[in-house]
Amino acid sequence: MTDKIALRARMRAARDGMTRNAAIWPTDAFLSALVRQPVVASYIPIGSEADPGYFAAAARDAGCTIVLPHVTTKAAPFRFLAWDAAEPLVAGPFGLQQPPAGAVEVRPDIILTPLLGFDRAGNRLGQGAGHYDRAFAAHPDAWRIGIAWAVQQVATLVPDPWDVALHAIATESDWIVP
Ligand SMILES: Nc1nc2c(c(=O)[nH]1)N(C=O)[C@@H](CNc1ccc(C(=O)N[C@@H](CCC(=O)O)C(=O)O)cc1)CN2
Ligand SMILES: Nc1ncnc2c1ncn2[C@@H]1O[C@H](COP(=O)(O)OP(=O)(O)OP(=O)(O)O)[C@@H](O)[C@H]1O
Repeated sequence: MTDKIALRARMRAARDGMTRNAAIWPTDAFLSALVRQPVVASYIPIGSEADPGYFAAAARDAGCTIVLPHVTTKAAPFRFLAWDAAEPLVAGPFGLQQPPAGAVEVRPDIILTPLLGFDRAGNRLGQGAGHYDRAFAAHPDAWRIGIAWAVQQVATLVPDPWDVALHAIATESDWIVP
């Protein structure tokens, strides 16, 4: 646990040091999946988080429904609510931008996931609230794609019993399929 806390601090510092202008582009594997019109869960980055915006834009162009996490508190699981481009997002906790609480809840087929850290086996370090762990447990059949800067890669993360591994990780320089 202490290890995870220390690693989170180290990974936040690594991420905050990302001053280089870099973009993360959707891969052919992702673009090919869009022809089936999946519901795609994205997120609005906070601070120096890697931006999944080009993935979300490609999904929207392909006619997919985009959903975003709607968080109420650190303790409660979040809901994926439809992101209606015509409706403004509203401010949530932790500086998040999210759909209004009354937006429609939709099950995602693909979950673009923000990461603090990852390894090449698909293990993931998140904010520590268990928010995505619980989302993955609730949507076990979804395609779990982590989005991160390459500097957030670590050699090995030891998974906890509740951790669900990622299917793929996209960085500015790599598409990792464990
Ligand atoms: N952009 C984004 N959206 C997201 C997440 C995320 O990590 N990033 N989440 C992921 O679960 C969920 C929100 N849950 C969160 C839980 C805890 C903290 C948190 O403790 N933030 C710290 C530090 C933020 C940082 O610099 O990384 C804080 O507020 O002090 C943030 C989000 C759903 N939406
Ligand atoms: N499926 C679940 N149901 C309920 N609680 C869970 C579940 N998965 C994880 N948790 C709880 O969430 C807490 C945080 O877990 P962990 O430290 O692994 O967070 P993380 O994976 O780094 O972050 P996150 O999932 O928020 O991105 C743990 O206390 C754990 O008990």
